[in-house]
Amino acid sequence: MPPHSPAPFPAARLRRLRRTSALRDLVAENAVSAADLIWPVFIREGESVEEPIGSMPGVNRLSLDMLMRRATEAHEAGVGAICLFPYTAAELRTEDCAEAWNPENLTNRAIRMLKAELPDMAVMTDIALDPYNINGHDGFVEGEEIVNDRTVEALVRMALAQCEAGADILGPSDMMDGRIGAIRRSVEKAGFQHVAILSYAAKFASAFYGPFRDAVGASGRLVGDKKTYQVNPANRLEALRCVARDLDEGADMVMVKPGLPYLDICRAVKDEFGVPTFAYQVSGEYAMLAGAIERGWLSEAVMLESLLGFKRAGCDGVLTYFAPAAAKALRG
Ligand SMILES: NCC(=O)CCC(=O)O
Repeated sequence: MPPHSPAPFPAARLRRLRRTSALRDLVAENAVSAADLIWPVFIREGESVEEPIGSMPGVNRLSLDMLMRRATEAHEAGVGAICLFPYTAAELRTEDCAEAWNPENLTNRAIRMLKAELPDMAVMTDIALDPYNINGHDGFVEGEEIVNDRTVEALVRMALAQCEAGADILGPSDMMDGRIGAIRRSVEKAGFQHVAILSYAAKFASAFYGPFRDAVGASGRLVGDKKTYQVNPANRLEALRCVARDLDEGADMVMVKPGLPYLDICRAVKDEFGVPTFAYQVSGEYAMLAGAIERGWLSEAVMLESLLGFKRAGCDGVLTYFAPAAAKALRG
């Protein structure tokens, strides 16, 4: 709907409704709430460990006991969902990526602990082979190629192990073709009809993922780049085709990733499909804002302002490393 054009001055004075905070709140078109946020968390082995990540000020790799403590605090502050990313030990990164579907891997143990102790918090997982792959790719590598169909079979095994552990939301982030359909069929057949899929549908081949690769220990390992499977940042229509395809194959929700440089895609997805739409405010976006806040170059207000931008662009929710801090700021 186009905005109504205002009457000529002085009949219309747009500042009237900006005069007090009560008036401004009354006519606010969008709002961020803690319940809109999914908190991505890096987990690692050990006890009582909170290991800082240099390129992400304020973000730590957490051992599972610390994960429980921090997740409980975040949940108490109103964050409704958490998404797990493992830092896998070097000896468990192999060419066959078998650790990815080990029922006892770090992620699956974390899911069980979270669901036992914080049953009301939704637990989301990541489905891709990169944390377990010797070469940092999301799929199996044969010669120069990241092979599709054999990778999809492995992703299905990974998804089933996560369902067994109690995951609420599966997050296929690999960008292989046909993975949503394959995962949906297998998960249904195995009796996990209730498990939702939040597809990383429009995932762009972005340089904004740099700090994440430090966080999961993949930076030095990645051989080449991910341009043969992630979307070219130049392409809007291709991103919409990816979303349409994933919805047809059984995704319940879709994601645009990265977030801030791709708000046009968020808006297009919401307008075109009207489905639950999420954006991932990725590690590089976080690093820019958190780094500038840390140095005093920007005020902390940019955190909520950036999240509000996603809501204005049509997103229902946001994956953000700011989730616990934002939830606390929203409480005032
Ligand atoms: N599959 C998860 C990611 O690639 C995360 C990106 C980021 O935060 O940079």
